Amino acid sequence: MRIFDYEDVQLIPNKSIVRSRSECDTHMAFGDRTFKMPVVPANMQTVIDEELAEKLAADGYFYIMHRFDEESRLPFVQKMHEKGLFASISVGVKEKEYDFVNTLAEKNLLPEYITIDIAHGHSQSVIDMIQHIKKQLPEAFVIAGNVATPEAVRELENAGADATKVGVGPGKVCITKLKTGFGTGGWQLSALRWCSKAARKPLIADGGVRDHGDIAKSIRFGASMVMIGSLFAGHEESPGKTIEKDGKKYKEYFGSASEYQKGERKNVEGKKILLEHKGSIEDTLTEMQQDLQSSISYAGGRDVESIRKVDYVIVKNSIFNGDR
Ligand SMILES: NC(=O)C1=CN([C@@H]2O[C@H](COP(=O)(O)OP(=O)(O)OC[C@H]3O[C@@H](n4cnc5c(N)ncnc54)[C@H](OP(=O)(O)O)[C@@H]3O)[C@@H](O)[C@H]2O)C=CC1
Ligand SMILES: Nc1nc2c(ncn2[C@@H]2O[C@H](COP(=O)(O)O)[C@@H](O)[C@H]2O)c(=O)[nH]1
Repeated sequence: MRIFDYEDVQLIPNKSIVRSRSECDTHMAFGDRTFKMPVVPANMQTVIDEELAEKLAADGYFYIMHRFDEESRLPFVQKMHEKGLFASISVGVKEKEYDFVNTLAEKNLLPEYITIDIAHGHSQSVIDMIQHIKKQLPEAFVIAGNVATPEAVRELENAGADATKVGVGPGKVCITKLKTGFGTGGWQLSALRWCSKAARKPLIADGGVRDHGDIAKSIRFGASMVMIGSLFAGHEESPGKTIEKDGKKYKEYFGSASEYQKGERKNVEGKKILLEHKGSIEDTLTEMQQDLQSSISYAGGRDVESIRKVDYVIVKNSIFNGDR
């Protein structure tokens, strides 16, 4: 297997078939719906909250609410449906999560998307939860993760997952690779490519995206959706705490397996960092969409699918030409 990551790859342009990048369509179907872009903010407490989830859904973007405010999940589903918006929530795999899924079914509250969000998704506990959700809420689109291998993708798909999420350890606030020695950190893009050989259902590339061009690269190597934390965490709308230091504004961004999330130092696999305040998330989404339109035009197409077959070169660590 060839090993490479985002910074090691450049996609090769094809002749453009559009007169303007504005002709390029960035929409992506995922489940029963089509979204403005194949991009979703990470389901982390410093990346998304209910207010932002509502805004994203209303504006045509995919979102996944995090699972760390357990009690608010049921009223959240209710609220989103009352407003005519889709509900997309996360669950874990502990015993009480089975009760939560049962309660949703009893109350006839059907989230359109449910993400099973644990660190080591290639596990019997995730397979059991997929099967439980599919039994209780058969209409829900189930995303399961996170995984790192084609075997894992195959097993979760066979258990009933509608999509799998690939990426163990490439995240900006992740310390899994340092603490455990395991993961896809440093080779996330080739791990995605490897997994895509086995996948028969959509893949979400999760973690390690540092530049907007990495979205096109994720699509090229098999993703249908790209989950992004650090690029979204530093905005005005981001729920992380705003900090002022030497007259400059920053936003806190911490890992879901950090002590700041867990409230204790047990099995810590995440850290906290400060990100420079980036203004409004709307501006970033607009720029991201324009950059993806440009990617599509370089691919020689009119839609996201046209990126999937472009040629590429591996240029180890050289795409920044010494700029960073
Ligand atoms: N994408 C990534 O690379 C990573 C993401 N995370 C994020 O951190 C959050 C917390 O994750 P997680 O700790 O899994 O969630 P939980 O603390 O909810 O743990 C889920 C369950 O899985 C068990 N578990 C956790 N890790 C392992 C493992 N390596 N092998 C077997 N069982 C395990 C836990 O038991 P016990 O705690 O007793 O072991 C618990 O029963 C999630 O949001 C996750 O996405 C965390 C690390 C890596
Ligand atoms: N190993 C850990 N990974 C984590 C933790 N919290 C979140 N994550 C993963 O990171 C991505 C976001 O990555 P980014 O590079 O875009 O910032 C997120 O979706 C999770 O999969 C953690 O504590 N440890």
